[in-house]
Amino acid sequence: MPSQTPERPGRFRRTALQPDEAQRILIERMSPLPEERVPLAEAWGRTLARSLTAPHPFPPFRRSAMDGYAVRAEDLRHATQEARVSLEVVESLPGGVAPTRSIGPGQASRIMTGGMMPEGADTVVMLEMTVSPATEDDALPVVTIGRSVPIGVNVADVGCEIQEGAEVLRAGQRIGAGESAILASCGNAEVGVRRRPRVGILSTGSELLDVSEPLEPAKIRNSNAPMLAAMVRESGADPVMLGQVPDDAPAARALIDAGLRECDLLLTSGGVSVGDYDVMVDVLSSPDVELLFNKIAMRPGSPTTAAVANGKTLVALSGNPGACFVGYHLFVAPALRVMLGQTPYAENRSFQAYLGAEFPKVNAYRRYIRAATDLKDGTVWVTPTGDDKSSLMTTIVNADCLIEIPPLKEGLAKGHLVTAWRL
Ligand SMILES: Nc1nc2c(c(=O)[nH]1)N[C@H]1C(S)=C(S)[C@@H](COP(=O)(O)OP(=O)(O)OC[C@H]3O[C@@H](n4cnc5c(N)ncnc54)[C@H](O)[C@@H]3O)O[C@H]1N2
Ligand code: MOO
Ligand SMILES: [Mg+2]
Repeated sequence: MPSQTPERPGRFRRTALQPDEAQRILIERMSPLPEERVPLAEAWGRTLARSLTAPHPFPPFRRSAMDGYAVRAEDLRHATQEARVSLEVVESLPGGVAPTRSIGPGQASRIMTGGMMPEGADTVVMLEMTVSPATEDDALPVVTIGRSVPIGVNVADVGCEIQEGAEVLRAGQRIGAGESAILASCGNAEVGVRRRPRVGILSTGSELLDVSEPLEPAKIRNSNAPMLAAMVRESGADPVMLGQVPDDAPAARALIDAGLRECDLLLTSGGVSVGDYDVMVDVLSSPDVELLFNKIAMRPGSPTTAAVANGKTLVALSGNPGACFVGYHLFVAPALRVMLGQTPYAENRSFQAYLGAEFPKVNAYRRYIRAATDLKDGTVWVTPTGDDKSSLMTTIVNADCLIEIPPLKEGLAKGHLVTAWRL
């Protein structure tokens, strides 16, 4: 057991920071990890290390948007059902075949969707618009058309989607479906991405059993470690499971030192409050540890602590599952975004919504309530997923946002406009 010195500064005497101030202090310590190259097929979910400038226009050639005939609109200007116009078909242009003939007056080329437009043609008439609906294997030397068409229809010009030199993707963008398509079109068989942060997860608590162990009196299974690992993955980082230590400062310190060597960021849970066996308080009061903060004017997660040791950052989250969850989203998620070369907060991360249920508690602290978002009749509602007690984990399950409730002297009625943070 650690030596019990409850009068030690740091256990009781703490200066509470506002959440945004603590976020700022932590974020200032973070910097983007180096770039590495990965095959495009493995780049999903990774973060682009540099912006992508289009090396060529897209589409790179003028192409047809329909199966039909490439024509000169001028030739069809006076065409009607009564005065049909027949054009000589000079060649057939499936996708992938470059034209060899240019289109002169009275001529057309049969062309398929994605086919390269021949010189001289400015418009594509769909197969269905020709008089005798041609079949795919039709190779008529003549096509007859009974209507005029506006110039340029069904033709995609060079660069109409992407101009050469345009910035198409920004550094820090997470690679999803659209990003993958653009990277491929621009010839990136390999992509420069930020190295995935290795995030150590260490649980403290003599009451903790491993998930595989049967229950014993006074013990519970470690649920914070798997919960943190899930959130770390959601953040685009790799969890490194460091196991659990009993409430013993030297044992915790040894595992923390090993974790700091191996990882880019270390997360611990438990032992940060004022209890006799709150081991992280003892570990972090060591003279070689630089404390960034150890109290935040918020609920849950008020004892959330951050420090720098051995040149690496450590966030000591509360042991209470609800507080651990909120502490992760408020402090760890933005820090990991910075390590991935992203802005600390996603655009549109906070939004205004109507409170879906009365919130009767008066509170001296800023609260972050686990809640679920609903769209009803064109308005956005956020409803607490249950009791916001920090010891609860069941209210994490359906939470997709945190409602921020500033310190208030009175509770809030249902329908009150509140700020919420997307998770
Ligand atoms: N006298 C006071 N007591 C407490 C205060 C206070 O200001 N004065 N703060 C309370 C608040 S608020 C919180 S939050 C908790 C913080 O507790 P710790 O971070 O020190 O965490 P522990 O004491 O280790 O554990 C708290 C609770 O969480 C359970 N736990 C811990 N680790 C895990 C885990 N890995 N998986 C699941 N559950 C875990 C643990 O068994 C305890 O029940 O302190 C209040 N006390
Ligand atoms: O501040 Mo403690 O974090 O939940 O309730
Ligand atoms: Mg405690």
